[in-house]
Amino acid sequence: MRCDLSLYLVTDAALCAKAGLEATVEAAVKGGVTLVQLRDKHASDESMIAQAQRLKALLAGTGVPLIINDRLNVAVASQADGLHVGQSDTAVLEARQALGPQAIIGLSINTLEQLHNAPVALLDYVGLGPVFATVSKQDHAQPIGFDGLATLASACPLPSVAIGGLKAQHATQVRAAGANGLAVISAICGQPDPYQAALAFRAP
Ligand SMILES: Cc1ncc(COP(=O)(O)OP(=O)(O)O)c(N)n1
Ligand SMILES: Cc1nc(C(=O)O)sc1CCOP(=O)(O)O
Ligand SMILES: [Mg+2]
Repeated sequence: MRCDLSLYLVTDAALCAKAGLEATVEAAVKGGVTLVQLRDKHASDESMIAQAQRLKALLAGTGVPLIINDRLNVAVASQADGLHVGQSDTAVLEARQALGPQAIIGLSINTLEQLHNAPVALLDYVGLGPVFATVSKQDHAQPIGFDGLATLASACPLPSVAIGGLKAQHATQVRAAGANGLAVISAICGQPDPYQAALAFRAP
């Protein structure tokens, strides 16, 4: 596997505003986060590129890759390690052609039909969800629950990460459903102690 999906932190600038995005990411990585996605629906491209470059510098030497949400131009300009796209975002083929064979590219999946239509040869992982309803994504799809997660994970030829409303107490059930890891925003971003919040996801 090209990346470790065990504990995937997706950032939220507003939730991290008090402690600071970099301080939150640094603490969370010390606590066990294995992959970081920079997600900001409101920032300009320029400010997101600058933020990505700061995070890249912070993550250098940790072995934790930096993935960019949605914006292929930001991933290219910041020389990030990869891109995560949804069903309505930049096509995976365009992303792969622009970023090259070494880039980590992920795609969101909510249904078996989306999974069957996914260009698996061009992808490194899929995000399966939302498992539960969440306020962190306004327009999220129908929650799939643990049963839906197990159905998708067992049909999935790629490594997968579960997302949506997940907390540390769900880690065992997520792994039992067959996903390789958990992706979270609010369970780490905006928590009083992001280091402890990440530590809580550790497998027993
Ligand atoms: C790991 C992971 N999985 C799913 C998503 C959701 O992507 P998308 O459907 O494009 O929604 P937005 O995040 O762009 O609102 C994700 N970001 N990360
Ligand atoms: C960014 C995102 N994508 C989802 C999907 O189902 O594709 S759910 C989600 C938000 C996850 O945030 P939290 O951990 O706070 O619930
Ligand atoms: Mg998207």
